[in-house]
Amino acid sequence: MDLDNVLLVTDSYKVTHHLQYPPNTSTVCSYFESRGGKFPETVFFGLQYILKRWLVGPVVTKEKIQEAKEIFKLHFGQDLFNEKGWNYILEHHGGYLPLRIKAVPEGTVVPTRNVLFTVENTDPKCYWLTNYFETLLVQSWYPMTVATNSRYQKLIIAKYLNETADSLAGLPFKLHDFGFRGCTSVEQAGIGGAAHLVNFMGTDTIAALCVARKYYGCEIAGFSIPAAEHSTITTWGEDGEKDGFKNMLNKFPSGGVSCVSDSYNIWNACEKLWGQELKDEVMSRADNGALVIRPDSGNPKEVVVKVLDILGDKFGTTFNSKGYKMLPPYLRIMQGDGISLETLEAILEILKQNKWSTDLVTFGSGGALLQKLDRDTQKCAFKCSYAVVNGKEVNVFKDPITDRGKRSKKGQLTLERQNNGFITKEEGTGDPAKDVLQVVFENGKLVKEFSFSEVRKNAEIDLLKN
Ligand SMILES: O=C1OCCC/C1=C\Nc1ccccc1
Repeated sequence: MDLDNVLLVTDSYKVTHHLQYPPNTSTVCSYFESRGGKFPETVFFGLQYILKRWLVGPVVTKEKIQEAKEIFKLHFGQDLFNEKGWNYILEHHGGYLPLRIKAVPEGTVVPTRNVLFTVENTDPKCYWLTNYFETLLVQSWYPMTVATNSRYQKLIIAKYLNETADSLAGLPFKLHDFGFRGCTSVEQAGIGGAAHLVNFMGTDTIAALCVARKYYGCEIAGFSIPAAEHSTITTWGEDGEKDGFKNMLNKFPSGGVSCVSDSYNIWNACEKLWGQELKDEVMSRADNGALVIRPDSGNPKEVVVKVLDILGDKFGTTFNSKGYKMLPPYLRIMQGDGISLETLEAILEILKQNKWSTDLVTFGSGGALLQKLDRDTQKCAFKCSYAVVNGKEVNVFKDPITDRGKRSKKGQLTLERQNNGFITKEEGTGDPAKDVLQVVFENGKLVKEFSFSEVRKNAEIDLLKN
């Protein structure tokens, strides 16, 4: 089975839906929203990847129709596949999908329960096509939710930098992506890693660089520095940890270099190795790029403060313009264990209470950043809101008595700005001239594309406001 046949990228029940709409249905218009959940706002990101990866171009071919026909015959044990419908697309549209997708610009931050994109068929014969791609389009929940969760961590770090650091200049590098290995696939890591890079510039998830390059025209979306892992230290033997550390300083004499230091005893590593035996080599880095000491175990709240206390005692401290302690420019620490939205604030707060500047610490996050999320985190959903049946407009909706929170929006929708927020206008009451939703996809062509720098600009946090 070819996982590149877009006719197969859907749920089985949708294969039979062309038979289920009312006779003479000519238009089906659906929309995507976050019904809300963990975060009051959602960073819209990732639809462009899905469109370019799966829907743009002459994606319907004779071969794909044939393959789908065979598979669905086997899958259902009967002929249910809409062969005529797909052949119609091939013959009348050259294999380009007769759909129109309007979306809010990528990177825009929108309060939940607002329309984020709409999908409608552009050929009345293809009423059944609109919802065929719900399955694929709703997968945009993932990049959106990663970008949102990442953003809320940026807001927290910005607050503490504002309070305890001379400037916010270090903010873009304060949360580093360690999440590649914790993802379920290289594709997911690329998508989620790119979503994190909407807000930050530090990553070890190389797949994210590839997605940003290929789908958002970004030459290099993220950066990293030479760093040790336990094996490159422990292979020197417990008695050789100092030699392993010394080797890191010698092999990477300028620019940042990170050294995981908890293989045996982080306190001894900071006090005796970095703070005494290698002290001169560390100090000789001066302004040439910092040694980043990385603890990787223990309770982060205790470990971060104690590591800073030991290093402060050994290398001295100064006070910055906000009255918080700083280490010399050649020393920083990275806390890449146990970091999530939930733990970050507590760590920053205890740093502050101990009068340490947030400037000194960079955080790494893995599973919590790219994996510990699901579609329910922001309750992302796709529903039909409008149809034309027998030439009559129908404002379509659901409103289950068993869950009023699942009520869907009605009619033709527009997203409009109001004060400094947004409002979704329903039932065609909106003014198309004010619609923030723009046509991004039409009849198989990507008609509006966003560069990664535009996406980042749209998602920028207002450093003064927060
Ligand atoms: O220590 C570091 O300093 C900054 C550069 C990255 C880095 C560590 N990377 C990493 C990646 C995946 C899992 C664990 C760590």
